Amino acid sequence: MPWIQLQIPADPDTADQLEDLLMEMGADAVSMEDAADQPLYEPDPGTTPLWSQTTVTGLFQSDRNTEQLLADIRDAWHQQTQQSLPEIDVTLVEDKDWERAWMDDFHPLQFGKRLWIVPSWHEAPDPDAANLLLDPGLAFGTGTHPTTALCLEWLDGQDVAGKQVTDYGCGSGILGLAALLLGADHVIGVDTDPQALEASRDNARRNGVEDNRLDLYLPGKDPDTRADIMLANILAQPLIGLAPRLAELTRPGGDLVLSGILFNQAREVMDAYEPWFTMDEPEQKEDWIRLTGRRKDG
Ligand SMILES: C[S@@+](CC[C@H](N)C(=O)[O-])C[C@H]1O[C@@H](n2cnc3c(N)ncnc32)[C@H](O)[C@@H]1O
Repeated sequence: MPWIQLQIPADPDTADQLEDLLMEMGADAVSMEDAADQPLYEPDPGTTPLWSQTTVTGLFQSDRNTEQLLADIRDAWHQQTQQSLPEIDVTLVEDKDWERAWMDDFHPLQFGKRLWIVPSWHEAPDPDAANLLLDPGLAFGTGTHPTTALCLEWLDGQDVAGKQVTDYGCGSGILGLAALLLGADHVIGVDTDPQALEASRDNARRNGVEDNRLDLYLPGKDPDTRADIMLANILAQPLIGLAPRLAELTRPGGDLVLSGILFNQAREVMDAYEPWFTMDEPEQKEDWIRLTGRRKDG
């Protein structure tokens, strides 16, 4: 299936904000190319501000209405910044082109003390660490995004030995598989995207994880198993809607870890979860925050 690729020249000071906006607009992947790698972008004479060579790229499913998507992005950007976006370059790209492009930027990354995420085509820098070999394909989750990093850092700091974990919105399987490598007993992964379930299974096998330690489901088909640890890196609005279901799937005393939430959305998400969970103070990385909490009795 081809993808709609949008490339937007960006001001380096607000490029992160533009990346976040594309995620909120439903991009399946977002990346930023640095100024040094590109020819100078020349704005039309007289236009302000003077955009630099930084480019933000977003990848959207090809069944989206491109004109509507562009209009929505422009409106939302104008509302947030009171500025107009420059010309947006639109191309249709094939899966393989996109995979090759971001693979070049994906290197081994360490999270906390014990955990490394290692692209499947790289050597592990520390063979004695918990090394998760990963090939996300088109599923979200390489560890390079702050929302994933916030969850991996939390996991590295926990004693997960013997625990039952749910990874809701599993993408590449990165969070659930990291939990298994750190000693969790069993993981349930759930995702709306069948390609994510496939990528998670492939990554489990790549890491020698036995099939019976990871069960994967589309939402609505997942069992009512209650988790010791509930991980969900999605986005604020779906997380708010999922609060009753995630509460039902977490055992009393169990941990909740939510990510994919922008700083100014934290209060609304906390309010949605507080009927069932005692929530901690948010933890921030760049524009994103992680919420944690413990399931109350009941
Ligand atoms: C931001 S990615 C996170 C992937 C991975 N867990 C990580 O931390 O990098 C969110 C994932 O949630 C899935 N998703 C979106 N809405 C969902 C929903 N309502 N229920 C389950 N999965 C959902 C998407 O398909 C995507 O794979």
